[in-house]
Amino acid sequence: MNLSEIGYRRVVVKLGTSVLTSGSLKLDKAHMVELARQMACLIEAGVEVVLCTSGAIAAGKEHLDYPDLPDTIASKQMLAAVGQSQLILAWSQLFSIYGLHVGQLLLTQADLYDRERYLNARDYLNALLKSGIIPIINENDAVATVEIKVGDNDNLSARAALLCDADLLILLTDQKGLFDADPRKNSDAKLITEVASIDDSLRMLAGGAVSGLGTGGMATKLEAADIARRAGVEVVIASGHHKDVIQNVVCKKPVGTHFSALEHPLECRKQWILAGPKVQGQVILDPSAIAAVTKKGSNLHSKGIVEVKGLFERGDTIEFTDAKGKVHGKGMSRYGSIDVDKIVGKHSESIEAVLGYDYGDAIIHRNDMVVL
Ligand SMILES: Nc1ncnc2c1ncn2[C@@H]1O[C@H](COP(=O)(O)OP(=O)(O)O)[C@@H](O)[C@H]1O
Ligand SMILES: N[C@@H](CCC(=O)OP(=O)(O)O)C(=O)O
Repeated sequence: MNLSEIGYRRVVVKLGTSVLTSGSLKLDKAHMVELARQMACLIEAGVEVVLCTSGAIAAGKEHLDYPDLPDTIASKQMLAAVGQSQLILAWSQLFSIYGLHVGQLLLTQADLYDRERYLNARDYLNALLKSGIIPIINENDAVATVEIKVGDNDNLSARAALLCDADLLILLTDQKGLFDADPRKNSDAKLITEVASIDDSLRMLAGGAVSGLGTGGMATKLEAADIARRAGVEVVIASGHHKDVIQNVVCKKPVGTHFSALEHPLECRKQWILAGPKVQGQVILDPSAIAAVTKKGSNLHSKGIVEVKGLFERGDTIEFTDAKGKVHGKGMSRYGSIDVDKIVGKHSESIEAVLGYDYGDAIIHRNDMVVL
C-alpha cells in the first residue's frame, strides 16, 4: 500500500457478527485472517488502528456446541463470558502472525456516561496506541444488564472513535453499504454512495437487523455515523467481504457508503454531551424558543418551555423537542425536573421568587448544549 495515498492517521474498524461469521453460526477464522492482514498492512503503513469487534455471543455458542438455552440476559451473559475469551484469543493469535500485540478493552455505558470514567477510558486507549498495541474493544456483555448497556457495537464504535480522536470510522457489515431500502426485503434497493447529512428521511430507510445474527441493523449504524460525523470523524459503511475493503476505504476508493464529517466539528466537551450521558428527561419548547435555541444560539430559558417529561436531577442530560416530539437537541440541565415543572413558561427573572433560589437564568446554557 502506498502510504502517500492514505489520508488518515487513526482509524476505528468495527466488525459486525455478520462479517465475523460470514452468515454462518460460527466464527469464520479464514476470513478473520484476511481482515487481520488488511489491518496489519494499515499499521505497517503508519496508520493507528482500533478494532471494535462483535462476535462474543456467536463464539460462545460455537464453543459450547450450541447449547439449548432460554433467551434471557443471564444466558447471553454466560455465552459472552465464554465467547469473549475465545474471540480475543483468536484476534491475539491472528495479529501475532504480523508481530502485533493486542490489548482488550471491555466497556459498558458507565465508562462512557460518567465524564471522569470517559476521560480515563480515553487515556488508556491512547496509552495502548502510543505503545503500538492494537486496542480491541467490545461491550462488557458478561456484566452488562439492559440498564447499563450501550446495546450495540455500532454506537460503541462511534464512541470509541470520539474517545481516541480518530479521523475515520469503518463499519463493516454483510451489505455493500446503506441502501435506499433493506436489500433483504427489496431486491431493487439501490446503494447510497455519499451522504452529506443525516435527517429523518434517511433514518426512515434504515431498518433493524433481520438475520438474527446482528444487533440493531442499519438503524444503529446511522446513529453511529451521526455521532461520529458531528465530532469530525468520516464514516464508511461497507461490506466486510469486499476484496481489500479496508485498504480501498483508507485510499478513498469508491466503496460502500461514505459520510463526510462536519466541517466545524463539536468541541470536546460537547462531543461527550452528544455521545456520553444517558438522556434522563425532556422539555417541550414552543416554536419561538426552538428557533431561538437552534438558529440564534440562545440559552434555553424557562419561558419557552411548555411541558416537562421524566424525572431528572440538576446536571442530568435532557433533550428538548417541539410539540410534535421532534428532538432538536440535548444538554445538561441546570435545574432538576421538579424545579423546572414549577417555572414552566415563567420569565427567568421570577425563578428565585418561585423556587426560593436560582442557579442562573438558563435551564440549559448554550455551552452545555448540542443542537441536532
Ligand atoms: N437500508 C438498509 N440498507 C442496508 N441494510 C439494511 C437496511 N435496512 C436494514 N438493513 C439490514 O441491516 C443488516 C446489517 O445489520 P446487522 O445485522 O446488525 O449487522 P452487523 O452484525 O454487521 O452489525 C443487513 O443485513 C440488512 O438486512
Ligand atoms: N457485543 C456483542 C455484539 C453486539 C452487536 O452490536 O452486534 P453486531 O450488530 O453484530 O455488531 C457480541 O460480542 O456478541
